[in-house]
Amino acid sequence: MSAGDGVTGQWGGVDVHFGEEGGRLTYGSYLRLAELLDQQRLESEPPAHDELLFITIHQVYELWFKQNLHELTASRDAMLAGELWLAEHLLRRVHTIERVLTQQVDILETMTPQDFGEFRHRLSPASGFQSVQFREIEFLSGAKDPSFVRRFRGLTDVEKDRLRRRLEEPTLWEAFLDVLRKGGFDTDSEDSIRGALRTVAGDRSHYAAIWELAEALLQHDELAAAWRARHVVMVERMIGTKPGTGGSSGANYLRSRLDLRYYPLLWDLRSNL
Ligand code: HEM
Ligand SMILES: N[C@@H](CC(=O)c1ccccc1NC=O)C(=O)O
Repeated sequence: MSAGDGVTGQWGGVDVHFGEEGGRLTYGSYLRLAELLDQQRLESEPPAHDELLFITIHQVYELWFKQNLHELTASRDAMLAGELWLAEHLLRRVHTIERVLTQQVDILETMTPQDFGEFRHRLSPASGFQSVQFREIEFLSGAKDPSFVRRFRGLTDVEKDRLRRRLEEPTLWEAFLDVLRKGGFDTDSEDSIRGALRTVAGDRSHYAAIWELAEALLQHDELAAAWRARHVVMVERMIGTKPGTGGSSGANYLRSRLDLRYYPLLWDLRSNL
């Protein structure tokens, strides 16, 4: 076989030549692996062994954040278009990715505090606090907080624009209220929304699509809370009560974020069922 030949074999008695379609696209060129695999640049000198793991984990997070923003945006738009089955289908994919994101913490915890200490001092003032996509997910999900845009240091204009756009566009919760209105419910006040949710929960056979969508939103909220809880315990294991590289009090600040819920009315509903 000469260089450039595809793999030759038999498939159901037919000769096949994998990798020759058009002769241009390869695994590596399609996935842009040369570029992707060249993005891990260590700050430590001499290189700390565990810094590659630290960078890789964060880059994988950001790739999944990008995917989740893609799915959550489409789910929001499906709700606004009245396609409830699609909105729910996409949210279920988001749940699966969110479970992986929480499990990934296990990999990072194979790094000891001593080994983290070899390069941690080089990271300041950078921190996960500056993850634009993480904040975009929070805003899109329903927890819009313009103060984060002000508190961000070192945002590029493109990043600022992305966050401002997320602050302006409808959230998943607003899209869900639109679903309720199209289902004939009044959503003008918090009390009327509570009433609508109780009616839906009390007659699931009639409001099956809306109920399942509400459950999928609650699951998204619960999985986000599970990540925050997992992250703060890992932080205590890694740096104890030290302040964070981002300038916060560290684990104390993160504990103050544990009660955040995207959909408090869906949680309140539980007390009244
Ligand atoms: C050794 C592992 C880690 C440690 C010790 C750590 C520590 C911290 C600390 C102390 C903060 C508070 C901000 C500050 O630095 O002052 C923070 C925030 C944050 N970290 Fe981490 N982190 C770790 C890994 C990760 C990973 C893998 C991610 C995934 C992207 C992540 C995402 C975030 C996010 C999004 C915030 C902001 C949370 C919020 O404002 O609610 N961190 N982290
Ligand atoms: N904030 C962490 C450092 C850290 O974990 C970090 C540093 C730079 C980029 C992302 C990070 N991940 C999460 O905060 C610390 O205080 O140790």
